Amino acid sequence: MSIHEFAPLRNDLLLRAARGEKVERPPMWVMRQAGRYLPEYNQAKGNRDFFAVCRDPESASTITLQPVERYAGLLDAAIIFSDILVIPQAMGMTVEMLENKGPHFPNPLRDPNSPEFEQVVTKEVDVKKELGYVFEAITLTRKKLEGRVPLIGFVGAPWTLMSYMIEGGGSKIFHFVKGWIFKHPEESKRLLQRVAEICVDFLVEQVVAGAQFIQVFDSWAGELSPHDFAIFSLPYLKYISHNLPIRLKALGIEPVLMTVFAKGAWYAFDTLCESGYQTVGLDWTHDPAEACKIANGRVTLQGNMDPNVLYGGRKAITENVERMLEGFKGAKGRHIINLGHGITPFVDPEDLKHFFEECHRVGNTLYSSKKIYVQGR
Ligand SMILES: Cc1c2[nH]c(c1CCC(=O)O)Cc1[nH]c(c(CCC(=O)O)c1C)Cc1[nH]c(c(CCC(=O)O)c1C)Cc1[nH]c(c(C)c1CCC(=O)O)C2
Repeated sequence: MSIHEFAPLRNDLLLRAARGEKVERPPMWVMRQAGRYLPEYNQAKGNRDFFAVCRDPESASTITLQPVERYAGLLDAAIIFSDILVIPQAMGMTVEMLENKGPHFPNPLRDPNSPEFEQVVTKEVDVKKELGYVFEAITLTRKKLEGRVPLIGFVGAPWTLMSYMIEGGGSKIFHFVKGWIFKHPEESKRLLQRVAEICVDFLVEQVVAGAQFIQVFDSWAGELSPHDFAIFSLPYLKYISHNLPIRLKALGIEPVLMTVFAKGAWYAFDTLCESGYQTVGLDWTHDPAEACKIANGRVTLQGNMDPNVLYGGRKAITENVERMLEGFKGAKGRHIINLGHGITPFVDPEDLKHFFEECHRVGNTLYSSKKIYVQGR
């Protein structure tokens, strides 16, 4: 519920599956579904800077809707077109998106005793002022969606954002951020806590603006050992899941359904089932049947086909869809179909369509047969 008047939701499969209610077939969406594999995305973006497009609510809403329109009747959710790195920007850091190279911070945080660090960690961040364009894009997208499917909002998890802020971009060895957590654990925690607070502020306003479901992306969780994940990631994921509903309640808004996607942190899966999120996202290194056993009905599972199967042709896609959905039977209807990570730029949009169609075909068959016991209310 938000303060805006929007058309009633006509497809609530995603929300029902996340709540563990009865569904006719598993809902689906894919991470990065609005992106470079779509020719219409490249056209809408043109040669503009990536973040300039994010800051333009009209363009961001158009791009968000592109996959919903192309795959009408197949996709069960939209995810707002934006980026996890808008939080470091709101904290005063410069972030550029280099063509075909990814994000780049010209002045990453390297020294916890520097005035630059102090400035970032103590800056008062008014999310309405700094990130108002995201909220405008969400409200505009909800209007344009006219209730076709729910709209997902998101943030980057504190650990993943801290990694970017310190590394200054993508990394293979995580030299600097690992240096921080082992040399400067207290300063690291101070930064993580500050980022977590801003994540909550940001998510509150996304829900007020009209986001109906939230995902927290901890894309670099798998870089941590189980021991370090428990110290430098989990407490901040829990801070978000604990505080967001409290803050929404204070505003008279119902709690929002939340997913945590901690890529690579399969070792923490059991713990994540108890971390206050209704849905846990799985990457493709999880065996679905095994994950169902561990989750044991505590949460809804989201995932998890290897996105690169989409490069393997139609036959491989069909086989993998069948195997994935067969594997998730043990979720008893508490499953949202997704890829195990974001879709990549060279995927043929028609192959993704085949993936969706096969998910419908297999999902409908499995859920209508007696093979799946769907939890109902
Ligand atoms: C780590 C991360 C980022 N951004 C995001 C994550 C978490 C998900 C994940 O682990 O993949 C999240 C994200 N980024 C984007 C979205 C939009 C919504 C959607 O999923 O469709 C979402 C949810 C758009 C984007 N974010 C980016 C693009 C491509 C940039 C372009 O168009 O030039 C898009 C469509 C750029 C981006 N943004 C980021 C990277 C590493 C890159 C470069 C890698 C790449 O090029 O794919 C940071």
